[in-house]
Amino acid sequence: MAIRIDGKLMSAQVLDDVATDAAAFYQEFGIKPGLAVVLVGDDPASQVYVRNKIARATECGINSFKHRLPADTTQEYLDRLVADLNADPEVHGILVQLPLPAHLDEERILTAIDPAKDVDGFHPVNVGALNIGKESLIPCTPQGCMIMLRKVLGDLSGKHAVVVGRSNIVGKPMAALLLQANCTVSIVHSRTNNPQLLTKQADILVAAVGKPEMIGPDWVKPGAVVIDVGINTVERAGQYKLVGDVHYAAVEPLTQAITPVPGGVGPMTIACLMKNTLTAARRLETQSRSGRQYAVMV
Ligand SMILES: Nc1nc2c(c(=O)[nH]1)N[C@@H](CN(C=O)c1ccc(C(=O)N[C@@H](CCC(=O)O)C(=O)O)cc1)CN2
Repeated sequence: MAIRIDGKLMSAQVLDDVATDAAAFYQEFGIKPGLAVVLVGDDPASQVYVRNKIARATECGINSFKHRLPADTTQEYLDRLVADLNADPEVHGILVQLPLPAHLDEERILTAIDPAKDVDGFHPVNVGALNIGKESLIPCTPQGCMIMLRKVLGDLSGKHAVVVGRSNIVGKPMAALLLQANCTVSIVHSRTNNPQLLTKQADILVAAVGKPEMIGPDWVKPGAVVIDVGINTVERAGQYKLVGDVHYAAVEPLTQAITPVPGGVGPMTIACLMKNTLTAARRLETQSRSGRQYAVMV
């Protein structure tokens, strides 16, 4: 019988550790870690995610600063807000909830965030650092997937990992992290010929395509560990429900372990955001303290 990888349970463990770290951080530096959350527009799913992020931050002892902006916010206003947050010493992490309304330039905003405060890990400096194995802030969803994989499999060395999807937010950083963990990595995407030929060889299969239940049993090697990143809303018999990119009922019996949707990768994304906020806060405060000591010396 397959192991159901419980994202709620695992995220609770990550959040417990973050709460302990946040208390130690407060003892050491005399301030709480601070997370600024920027939400532009009225997307209902984004509102839920932001509400959950702020609730988890509060539970962990992280200060949150919410900036809720109307859908017609101008690029100039958003640029100025990000510049102000970059300069604010109480803010250690900044996240701009995606997707942004179509008139706003997503790349420009993500690049405007100070890389040291980029708790989503989307800034090109952090993307580059991840790809060359240097210290960086690691995107939350792939980071959560790696925690889950290590819990189930331990050492990932030598495993054949196949990532379905090549987005900047999930597919590409996921592949980079699996490579760093010494997996043999393939990326399958919309232009891949006969994708099942590759996915059927995968010891680890990560589905991140955003297509409801696209991955059926004919895509999966028996005994594989399957991580489903997709969160898709579908209408069934007049009711809305969430499903992943994997057809859970059909694929689960084949697998060694599999994440459900909901209750799999999603909660880990938010837990890793809190973890990144602590990491950013510690780096920034340590740096500022050593800067102050240097100023006293000279
Ligand atoms: N700036 C960012 N924007 C977006 C990110 C991101 O990492 N940074 N990822 C997604 C949305 N997202 C976080 O922001 C996110 C999505 C889903 C969940 C989650 O816990 N889902 C639950 C189900 C929730 C529900 O009932 O609707 C689950 O899977 O169990 C957390 C975070 C896009 N934007």
